[in-house]
Amino acid sequence: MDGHFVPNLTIGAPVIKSLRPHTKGFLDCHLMVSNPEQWMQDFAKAGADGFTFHVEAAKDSVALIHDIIKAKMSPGIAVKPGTPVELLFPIIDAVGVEKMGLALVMTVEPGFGGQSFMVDQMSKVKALRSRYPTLNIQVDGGLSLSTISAAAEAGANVIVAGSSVFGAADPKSVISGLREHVDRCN
Ligand SMILES: O=C(CO)[C@@H](O)[C@H](O)COP(=O)(O)O
Repeated sequence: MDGHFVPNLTIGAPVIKSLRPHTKGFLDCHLMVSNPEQWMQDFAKAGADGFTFHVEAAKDSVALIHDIIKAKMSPGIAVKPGTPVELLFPIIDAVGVEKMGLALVMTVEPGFGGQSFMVDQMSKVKALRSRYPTLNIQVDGGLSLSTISAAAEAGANVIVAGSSVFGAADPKSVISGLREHVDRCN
């Protein structure tokens, strides 16, 4: 988050660089920023595994995806709640769905954790799932044990969960519960 594309400011590539030696886990970086092209190489050098940018922010999404792949990261493309998902179709088709790491449907207005899940965004997930049976479809915002069914049944299989996990007395059981719903539907 850059305080420009969204009204909040968070971590950048130096934090990824600091984390990298401590985990083999997939560092999935979602850039809620204007001009994502400016930061792509920094994240690659820092050791990011995935680089997801917003279609609303990129100058040329297809070119950026090719550059992300060249930089040895997995490309993701995201839409805000107000953006039609159909905007993604020609981009994914031009790149080839098998080269995409994921498509991300935001289920809150990006910027802050702790907001309510927007169930109306599930029509976008369904449209993506129906067109691309093998694509990883990520959802982000308001995901919890109460909202996961709607997301998983629509076809989402990559779940970003903040408050419901970090605010839980037993985060492990929440993660397992989220995973069970996804596994059941996929
Ligand atoms: O950064 C964002 C939204 O801008 C999300 O990644 C949220 O932080 C997810 O948090 P919860 O909605 O699960 O609390």
